[in-house]
Amino acid sequence: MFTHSSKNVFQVKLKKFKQFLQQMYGILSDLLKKLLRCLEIGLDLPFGTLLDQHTNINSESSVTALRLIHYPPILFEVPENCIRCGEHTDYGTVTLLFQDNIGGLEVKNRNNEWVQAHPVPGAILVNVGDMLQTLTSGRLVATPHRVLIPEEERLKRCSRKSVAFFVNPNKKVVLKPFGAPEDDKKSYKTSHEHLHSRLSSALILKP
Ligand SMILES: O=C(O)CCC(=O)C(=O)O
Ligand SMILES: [Fe+2]
Repeated sequence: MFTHSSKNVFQVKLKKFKQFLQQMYGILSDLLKKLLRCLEIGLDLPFGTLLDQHTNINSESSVTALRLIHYPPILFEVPENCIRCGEHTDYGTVTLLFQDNIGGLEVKNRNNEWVQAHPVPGAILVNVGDMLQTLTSGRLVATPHRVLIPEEERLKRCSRKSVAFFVNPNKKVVLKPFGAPEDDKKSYKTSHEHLHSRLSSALILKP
């Protein structure tokens, strides 16, 4: 996983790879700014509402991450109902996802039906995450998704690769829905608290 603070991951031998990922991270953060601006327009939010919550994207304190995901080939019989990645929603604002041509990704629509998200060459799939759902009071719904094992034997024996750019607001952003009254006394989680609690329950972090 590549983040702005992932100094320890890259040793000298991987210098070119690191440079490539840094460049990709930079291009994606520029694209993200445009996407956030489009969301502001679509949601009729004042200029900068979302952009201002993501100002740390290129700093050491950012918790946005570019993750390179590898699903190994399936070379043996697997039990029925075995899947590559179980149903979940992503935790942040949005995820920009690149997938190869193996397939298997499914998203759940509002009728609770699974729909195949076929790989489209050159396309980036955008998933809404939990925090954007909270901030927009559910106008944008976090997309449940999962990854299945292909049925076709030939595809099963191939590894699957995807790249996910998990976008999170600055750590200190309070997840108070847009338009909530100024004097609202409710206590809202910060972006950092939400991320920490989701990662802890997914057992990625120790409490
Ligand atoms: O590999 C994929 O296509 C999706 C991965 C995913 O949903 C995730 O890592 O959160
Ligand atoms: Fe996901």
